[in-house]
Amino acid sequence: MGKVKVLRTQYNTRSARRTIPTPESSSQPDTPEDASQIIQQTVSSDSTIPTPESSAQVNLTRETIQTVSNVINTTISTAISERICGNPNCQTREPSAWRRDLAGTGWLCNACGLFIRARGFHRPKDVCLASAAKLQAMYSNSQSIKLQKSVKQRRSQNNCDGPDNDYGTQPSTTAQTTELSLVDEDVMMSEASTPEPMNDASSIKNEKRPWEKKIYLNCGLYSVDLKYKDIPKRRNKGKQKERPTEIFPLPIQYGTFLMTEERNFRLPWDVMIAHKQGILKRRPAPYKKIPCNIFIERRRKHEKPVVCQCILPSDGGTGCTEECYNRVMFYECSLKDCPCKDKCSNQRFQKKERVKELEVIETPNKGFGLRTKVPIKKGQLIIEYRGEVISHETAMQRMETLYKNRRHSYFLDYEKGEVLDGGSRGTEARFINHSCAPNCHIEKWRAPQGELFVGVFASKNIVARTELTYDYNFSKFGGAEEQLCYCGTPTCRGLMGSKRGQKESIKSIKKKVKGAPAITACTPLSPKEQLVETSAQEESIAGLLSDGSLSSVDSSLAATPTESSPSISSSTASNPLLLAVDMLEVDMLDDLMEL
Ligand SMILES: C[S@@+](CC[C@H](N)C(=O)[O-])C[C@H]1O[C@@H](n2cnc3c(N)ncnc32)[C@H](O)[C@@H]1O
Repeated sequence: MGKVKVLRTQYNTRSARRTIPTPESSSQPDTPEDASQIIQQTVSSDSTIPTPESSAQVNLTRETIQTVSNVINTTISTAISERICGNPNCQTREPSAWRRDLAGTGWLCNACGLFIRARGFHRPKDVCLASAAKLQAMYSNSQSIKLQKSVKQRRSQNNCDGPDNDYGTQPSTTAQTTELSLVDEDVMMSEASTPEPMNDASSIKNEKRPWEKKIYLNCGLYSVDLKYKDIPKRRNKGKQKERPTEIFPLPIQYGTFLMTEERNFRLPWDVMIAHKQGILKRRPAPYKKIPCNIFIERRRKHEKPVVCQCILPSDGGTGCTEECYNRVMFYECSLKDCPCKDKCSNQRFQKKERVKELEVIETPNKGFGLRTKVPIKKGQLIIEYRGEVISHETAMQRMETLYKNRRHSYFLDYEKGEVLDGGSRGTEARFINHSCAPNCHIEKWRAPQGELFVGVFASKNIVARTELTYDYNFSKFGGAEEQLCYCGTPTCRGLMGSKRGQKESIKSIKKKVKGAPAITACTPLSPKEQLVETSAQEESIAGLLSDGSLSSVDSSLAATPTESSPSISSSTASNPLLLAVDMLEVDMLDDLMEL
């Protein structure tokens, strides 16, 4: 159908047009046979009126018609037979449309025709191949229909044969152009169904197709799961290929994804068994280890060191022993100025002479605890208790905000009005639990520059793998909540806040605990205090169960006022430096709270 229309265009361009029936005057030939028939009829109709005057003219007309007929027949046969593009680089047989070459005798495909008119030379081979491959790819799936539609639309709007018209394509009438464009479309449709054979198509096969949607990454490069999560699956693609997920380590945001996305999982066998047997190790909440105390609200003291009068031993032994004036005063000798120099034995905190073989363990009722892996001798410095030095007011604030939901308290009395807070920064000493019959005690030694060292010392010889404990001797701030003691020793006082020798009825304990914020600070007893054993204390524990529960407390526990025991006064009086470990008066603290 389309090719016959091409013929009609050829009629219009011939000189013999007037002798050939036009579509207006006669029926339009649909096939080459029809065209021949029309010509024969014309010839025969002319021959029905032979006159002697016009016989020569008739012969001439017949000859002309015969020639025209031959030309038309040739044209028809050429059009029907397979025409090849005159460009040696192209040689296509089924282009979108045919164009005359520059000489007007041969034929070129539409693209080559436009190209040669624009540039004056033949379309190169690689350009021909590329366009052929592109065409084949474009029309090789359903998307081609959309493209064809858009091409049709564009052409009907512009009424032109392509963008190259600016380069001076063959000028034609509107009718011709319309016809050509129609031809063009029809042939394009036929091209869509039977694509042009390609020689080098495979090389362009992997070229990106224009309709393929670009995938934008909404997360890290290697987060495959996340990347493809929101992209809908393609239809009619059969089984989806498995995507690689473990080529690279997963990005950090993958953790968030796992947390938000609930998935079933199985614990490894060994972990499961350990969990069932209750031997699964937990880890304590993180804290920062610090090399010295941190002063939050004031500057560190820088006083002039007090020098002892010891003499450097000539036999090579250690200096500053029991007789050292500084030692007696719980005062460490200066590293620079001590007369015993490097033989001085009164610089344990400064030289960090402590037990290093310690480990954090988990206890049944007390949370984590600390134990030694090696035997420790009596009087040995085990570890320094470090933390942030803060005022009581700040401690109060922290208890209400920072440590509001914490079960454990890490405050330890530092100096009057100040607390050592090991909650977020400190040493392993923060894990040492309370016991009513402890194996350690706290000592406060003054550094040569004036600040305090708070150390845990062995009260007796300690065997390896023993939990380290000291008596907290909690002071309560403003009627603070007291904690039940689970030390499990026969001499347990029931509550961690009960001072040595104190007797409190369970009723009074409950009354105090009610509604009060949990503000407690550990005020350790001096070594001397810890040696004092009162008979009243032994009586008070008689009613307590060995596991520390208070269910069967003896009613003989009489309520006593919370005040410092006489033993403390005596100890502080005997050693002025022990004022540092003196207890905070409850009344004074109550006043403080009101402020
Ligand atoms: C300095 S922390 C000791 C370390 C703590 N167990 C932990 O897990 O981090 C003090 C806290 O331990 C707990 N604790 C210590 N000794 C205890 C005892 N004998 N009975 C019950 N709880 C105890 C209390 O909660 C107390 O506030």
